Amino acid sequence: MQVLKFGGSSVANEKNIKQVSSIIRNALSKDKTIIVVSALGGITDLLLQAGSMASNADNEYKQKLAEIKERHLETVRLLLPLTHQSSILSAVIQLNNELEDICNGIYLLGELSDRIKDRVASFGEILSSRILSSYLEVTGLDNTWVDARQLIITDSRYTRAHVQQEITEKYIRNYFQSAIGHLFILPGFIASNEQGHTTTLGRGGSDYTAALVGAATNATEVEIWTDVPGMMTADPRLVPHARTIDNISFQEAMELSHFGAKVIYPPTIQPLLNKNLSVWVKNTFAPELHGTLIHAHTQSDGSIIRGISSISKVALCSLEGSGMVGIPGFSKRLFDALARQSINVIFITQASSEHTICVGIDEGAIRQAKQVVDEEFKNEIKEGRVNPLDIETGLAIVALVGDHMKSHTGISGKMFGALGRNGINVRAIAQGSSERNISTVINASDVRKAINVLHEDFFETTYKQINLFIVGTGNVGKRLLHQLEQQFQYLQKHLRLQVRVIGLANSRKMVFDDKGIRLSQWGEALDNGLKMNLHDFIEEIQSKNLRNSIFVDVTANESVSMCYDALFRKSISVVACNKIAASSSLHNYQQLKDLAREYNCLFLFETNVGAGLPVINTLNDLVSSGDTIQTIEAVLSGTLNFVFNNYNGERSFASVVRQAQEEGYTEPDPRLDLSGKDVMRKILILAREAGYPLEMDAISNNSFLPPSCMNGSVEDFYKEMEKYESHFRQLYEEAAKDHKKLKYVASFKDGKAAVGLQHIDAAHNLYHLYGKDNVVLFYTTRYPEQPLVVKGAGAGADVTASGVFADIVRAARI
Ligand SMILES: NC(=O)C1=CN([C@@H]2O[C@H](COP(=O)(O)OP(=O)(O)OC[C@H]3O[C@@H](n4cnc5c(N)ncnc54)[C@H](OP(=O)(O)O)[C@@H]3O)[C@@H](O)[C@H]2O)C=CC1
Ligand SMILES: N[C@@H](CC=O)C(=O)O
Repeated sequence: MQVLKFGGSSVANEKNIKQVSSIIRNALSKDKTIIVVSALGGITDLLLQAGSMASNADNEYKQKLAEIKERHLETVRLLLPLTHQSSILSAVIQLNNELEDICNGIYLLGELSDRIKDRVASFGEILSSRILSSYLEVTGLDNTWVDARQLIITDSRYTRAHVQQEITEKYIRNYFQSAIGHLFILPGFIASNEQGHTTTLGRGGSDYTAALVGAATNATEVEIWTDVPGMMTADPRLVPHARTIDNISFQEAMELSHFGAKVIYPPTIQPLLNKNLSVWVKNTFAPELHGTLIHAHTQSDGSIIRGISSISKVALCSLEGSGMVGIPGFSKRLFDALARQSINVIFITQASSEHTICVGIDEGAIRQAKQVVDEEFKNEIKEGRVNPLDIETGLAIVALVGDHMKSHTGISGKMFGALGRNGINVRAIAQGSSERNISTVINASDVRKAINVLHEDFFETTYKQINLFIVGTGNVGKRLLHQLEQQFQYLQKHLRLQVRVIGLANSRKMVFDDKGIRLSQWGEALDNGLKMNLHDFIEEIQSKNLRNSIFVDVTANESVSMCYDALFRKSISVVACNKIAASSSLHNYQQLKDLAREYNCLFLFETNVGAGLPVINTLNDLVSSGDTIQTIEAVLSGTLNFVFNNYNGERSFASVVRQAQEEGYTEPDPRLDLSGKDVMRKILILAREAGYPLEMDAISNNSFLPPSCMNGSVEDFYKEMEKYESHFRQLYEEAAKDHKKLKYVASFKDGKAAVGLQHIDAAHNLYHLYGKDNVVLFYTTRYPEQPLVVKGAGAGADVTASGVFADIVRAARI
């Protein structure tokens, strides 16, 4: 014997019923079969609405009844050939007439008791099962329609009746032992009490019917056919990559069902568990898929966590006070008070200090909870020994579920680490001693992010999704976007990172795309975007609240750099080639670093010094391994090195500078390079990273640029430099006559930094430095005489973009 149950969506219309019939035909070829069927999708709600309208003297109930009748008549007309419709049509009409009589009675009395509610609701399953039975009959599958009310006996708790197990089991067993035939059709959900009145088993009760029948007949197979592929690792509406769970234990299934994954009605499990029977959850619309097998014993498939689930609209109620410590009975009184109002407690936690008891309840019950608890403890509240009940709303519970958690250390650490890295504040925690479930209460607005982050950490062997927000599409930004596009597959395949650009902006426009901006067409997307507003851009990043978000600053703009702190406070890492923040006041620099640390994210700015060269990382490695930076000697300006390597008086100094700008080495405002300001920023950043609390105004700058060149616009600057050609030529010739080169050198020694133009002879470490290269010599406790040297291209859009790229990957892998 096998039992197959079909849910409301599986029999919602004629097309679906045909699909169901083909599954039944296939099952029948294997064994005797009992089919349990729910009402046509949506009908139970319509029935209850009609009943409630009638009781409120709302004439619209007739409309609802007409709708119910028409749905069933239409289904019959579409399913069956005209020649075979008459008997089932008259049965449907008769049942609808009966329903109408009951509703008319409700209307007249103006009253709808739970008993009558059950009677009204029962029509859904009766109608659907009768239609299915007729259709199967007509298509050659002889079957017997069985009234479940004759077999399933309950108490009289209408709308959620409790099954009398022994007698029910006996009735079912006896009936099917003696029944002739191979195929039986039963309405799910409905039962009767000892007086023969119709009762129902609660919403989702058709699963329960199937379990009762399966257990009583010792069925070889119980199958729940539904509209999802099985139990999923997470709600697929929240986690697009959620996957079907192949195997799950009853206990795990119960935990997941309780916490939101309503694929199977929790009471279903008990009868099956008692008989050690398994149940399949299968998809009616894709029967070839494996589905989920729920069985009595845990079977390890290597995964420790079986699923992640959530409950929304949770309120946290805290009862707190010194008067509670060490006094027995407080929790009992709290729970009794809530129970008196039938308030379901879904979460409990109490710290060992016994100072607070915290319970999670449905948000809809907060008013009653407040009233009843404050009343219960009114004396203690009056005496100041207990505070009035504190209630917080806007919360949700997210839970990890898995039988195997108990034999593994580090699961909660991993869970809280993942939540913390993404700025998700955990308000309360509960873990039962069975260690099958770790539940956290978090803000409702963080649920999507939390479930995705946890899913990624615990299930996705495929990849981690990284969400980038990039500001700046100039020289460096363009190259970065190109590199990201080029490396997309590589990152996914080799680093398991799916890096998407969700937000992009320049000074004029901004655009967002939650699915990721198509990088081959980012220019077009940006052109069609909104007018750029930095405040809105940052707010949008925050409100999107996406996991693994990284902000990338590829501008040279101060306002952009001033947004970092707001992003850190949301645990969003910042990658910047913009040097303004790291070279701003020491206070701001330190505060940003502290914030990033506090909020578990990263502030990365490797490209601030030496573009794509590993200068800051090398320095950090030295420092963190216990070395001390004693002296730094460096050429840190790609632009100035390029200019002095290429200027020999044959063409004007200004034209060489212009070439540096055209080749993408200069700052957007090249005066920052020529004045030495850019080099000052860089040596300042190195000194700070080495642990010295330096300020910009403590750095001496021996600038060679005539002060008037700094006035006006960038074009004025070029014109002004032409006027000083003889000055630049003289600088060159003075060095050249002694066979020396001009190098703009930055140094840091004894806690002091200086930058300026120097004559460098051939024996000097800095002499052989060509093109736009940079070099940094670190003299440290471990490298006292022969410095640790980092050397290579120190400017250029491509190398800088690759340095930014490397920082993005670093931030993505935390
Ligand atoms: N070039 C190099 O070798 C290196 C550069 N860097 C740093 O890289 C950064 C970028 O340099 P580069 O690409 O050459 O500069 P660009 O001037 O070419 O590009 C700057 C980008 O920033 C945008 N922008 C400016 N202000 C704002 C704002 N308020 N809001 C939004 N976007 C803004 C600009 O927008 P729009 O397009 O609308 O003008 C532009 O897209 C600089 O900080 C530089 O110091 C670091 C190391 C090496
Ligand atoms: N303008 C800078 C670029 C890198 O920071 C330079 O010339 O070095």
